[in-house]
Amino acid sequence: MSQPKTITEDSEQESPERREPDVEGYEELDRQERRELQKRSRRLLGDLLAPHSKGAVLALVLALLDTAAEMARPLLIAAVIDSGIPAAGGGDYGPLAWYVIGYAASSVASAGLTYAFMTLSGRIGQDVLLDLRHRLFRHVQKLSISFHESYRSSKIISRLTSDVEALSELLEESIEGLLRAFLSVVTIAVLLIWLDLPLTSVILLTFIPLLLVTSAYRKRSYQHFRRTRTTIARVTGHFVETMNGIRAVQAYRQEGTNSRSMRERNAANQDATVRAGFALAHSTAAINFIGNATIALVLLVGGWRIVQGELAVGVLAAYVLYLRKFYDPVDDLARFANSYASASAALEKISGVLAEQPKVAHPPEREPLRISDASVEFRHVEFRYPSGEETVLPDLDVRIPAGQTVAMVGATGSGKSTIAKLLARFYDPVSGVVAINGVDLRDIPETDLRAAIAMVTQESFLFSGSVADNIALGRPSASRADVEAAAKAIGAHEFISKLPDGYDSEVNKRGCRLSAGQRQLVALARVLLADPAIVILDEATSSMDIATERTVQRALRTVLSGRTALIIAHRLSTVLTADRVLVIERGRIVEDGRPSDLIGNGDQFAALHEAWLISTKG
Ligand SMILES: Nc1ncnc2c1ncn2[C@@H]1O[C@H](COP(=O)(O)OP(=O)(O)OP(=O)(O)O)[C@@H](O)[C@H]1O
Repeated sequence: MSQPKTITEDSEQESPERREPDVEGYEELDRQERRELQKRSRRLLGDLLAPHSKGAVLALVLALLDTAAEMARPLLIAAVIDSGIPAAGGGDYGPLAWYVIGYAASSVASAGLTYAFMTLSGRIGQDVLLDLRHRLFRHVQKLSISFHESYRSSKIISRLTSDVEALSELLEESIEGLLRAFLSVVTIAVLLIWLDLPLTSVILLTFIPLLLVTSAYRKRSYQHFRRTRTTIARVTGHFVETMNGIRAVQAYRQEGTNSRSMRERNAANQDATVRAGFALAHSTAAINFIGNATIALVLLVGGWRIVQGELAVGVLAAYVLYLRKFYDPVDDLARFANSYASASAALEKISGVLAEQPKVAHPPEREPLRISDASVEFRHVEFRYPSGEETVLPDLDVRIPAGQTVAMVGATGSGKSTIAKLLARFYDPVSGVVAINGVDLRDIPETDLRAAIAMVTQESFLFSGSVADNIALGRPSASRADVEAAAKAIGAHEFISKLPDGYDSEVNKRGCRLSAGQRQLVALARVLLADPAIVILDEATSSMDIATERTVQRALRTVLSGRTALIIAHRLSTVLTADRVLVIERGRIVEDGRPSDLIGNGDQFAALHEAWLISTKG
């Protein structure tokens, strides 16, 4: 039996899944593709860090000084044991005092340098993240509708939240750890050789198991951490989609199915995280064990050499102290590998989104072109969606004179919304031309095109903010008087005045939820204020009471008067007031004429009209 599909808003609307730009199926990529992906991520990281190169150099210098101060201390301890104490025994307290002062000075320097390094590197990390968040948001907003139709919003949320978070861990903690660990390991290795070469050769033997453990761990952790990223993105994705489609979820009683599916995703994430934790536990335990066993070996060999008179006690003490310091950074390096695995998987995804280019290229801005009295033309337009195989519009050829209101009707999937999307230039045709006043849309700068066309969608989208803000969106420079005048002209003033805070009422606040009809009125007032030459209207299908329906119809007439309008019509009253009706069937215009003429000729529209009449009477 097939698994029931979980209902979410996105899964209802989702278009066929295309190959991801961020490639979640990393394992399926060949080497060349992986290399390309890594190169792209590194380029992005380099790009993000470039403006901070001076700060990074300063941070490096601070870390170097801090390491030097820290490394001096075991040497000072050796000096205290081997020369300070014996000298003090002989009555000369000078050397002991100087060594102790040196130790205290190095501790003070370490405190200051650690503070300076951490604040500076933290600042750089935060600046980089801020820049990345801005870039991502700006970029995603500009991408074509075709991108948004195939890349679910929940995925974008994952990019902006958990992926940026993974990078933040790398920048804030791990790079700092890596730098210190690297400097410590190198300095200690040199110091160990300098202190006592024979003892160091004993230690070199223990490097073999150490290298084996860390390299095995790195390989395993890379896979586990990559999986934690993918699985957490699925958890976020499912959560966002469920919340977006919560009405459908509840209406179809999908809570149980969705919860099960959420549990599975959470379990997959838990599994990946636990496995990553196991791998870390293995390697930490192994590194600690190797470290302690090495110290035991050093004590044995060192003790024997002290007895032989070949080594001083203080040197052995310093040696053991360095050795302890040596294994901590090795462990830090292994931890860095974790963050790096997470962050590079995240970077690959983020850089994938940033590498996406808007599919519709706009010509450069010139002198503002005020488009009024716009005629619209589709000249032999052929269109197929980038993600689809079927030709949706085979050869659309129609001209709409300026000021005409055209209603499109037709079965679901016949291509009405697609025609509207082409006029708004969400997509470009495969062949043929869409033109306004004879000018190809591809030659009209974006600002002019957006100023010329207003689109009212079925759901009449309202943004967070006051009712006045939502109307003023049509013309941000509009005064409160302009906003009220537009609302009055539309017939929305009455209901807005009755809201708790009038025009200042927050649209998304509890107790101020607007009905579908009221939302449409606000959206229409916004269009009136924007004063575009062309209106594209996807008429709402939701039912309204007769009074509201009348007000909306009146508002529509006000908005459409003197403008060119293309309406995806769902209401008989709208169709009947249109100047012209286009009946669309499989992307072709099969009837075209005045509503009254089409009713008379007994074809499809006449039948549709008849059905409408019956349904309204019933
Ligand atoms: N983003 C998309 N990607 C791929 N194919 C799409 C996409 N949007 C629509 N289609 C396909 O294009 C065809 C026309 O769809 P369109 O939405 O234009 O029809 P419509 O007449 O507006 O339908 P409705 O009245 O149901 O809104 C359908 O076969 C649909 O499956």
